[in-house]
Amino acid sequence: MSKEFTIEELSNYNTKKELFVAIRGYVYDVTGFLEDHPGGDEVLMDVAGQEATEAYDDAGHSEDADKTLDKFLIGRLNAPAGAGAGKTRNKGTVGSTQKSLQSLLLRTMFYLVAIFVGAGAFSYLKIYIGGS
Ligand code: HEM
Repeated sequence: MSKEFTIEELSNYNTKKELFVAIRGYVYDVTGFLEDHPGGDEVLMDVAGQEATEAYDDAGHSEDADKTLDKFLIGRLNAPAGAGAGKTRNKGTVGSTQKSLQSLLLRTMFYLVAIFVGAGAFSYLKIYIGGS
């Protein structure tokens, strides 16, 4: 994995015989995967020779798909500005930030529920047991 592609070079590989796509700044040769892609060959043809990060992400691929992608890695996209080149391949950081936010939210909800239950039990005891 050493070759650097410009977006122009990449655009030459847009046929079923040679199909390259760029995702998150990396270039993948997915020619051999056309037939095997669970999402069909048409969607791959739609982004053939192009920057396909958005299409790839929008399809909601699994981590397994990311691993499959790794097998086809052939180089880097040398794009001057934007379109996926600056994005990192490491989804992990985003994922773990989201996860820790989620668990914070869950914990907060847990405490709130605990307080409500506690307060409910307290009022119940006060009214029905200690209330005379
Ligand atoms: C270029 C490299 C790509 C690889 C290696 C790849 C790999 C995969 C894999 C392994 C799956 C199975 C489900 C999963 O594990 O997520 C999948 C499903 C799918 N892919 Fe891709 N994909 C690629 C590109 C794309 C693109 C560019 C699109 C569309 C815009 C796309 C659309 C889909 C869709 C719609 C499914 C779901 C199919 C279904 O569940 O019936 N994929 N892909």
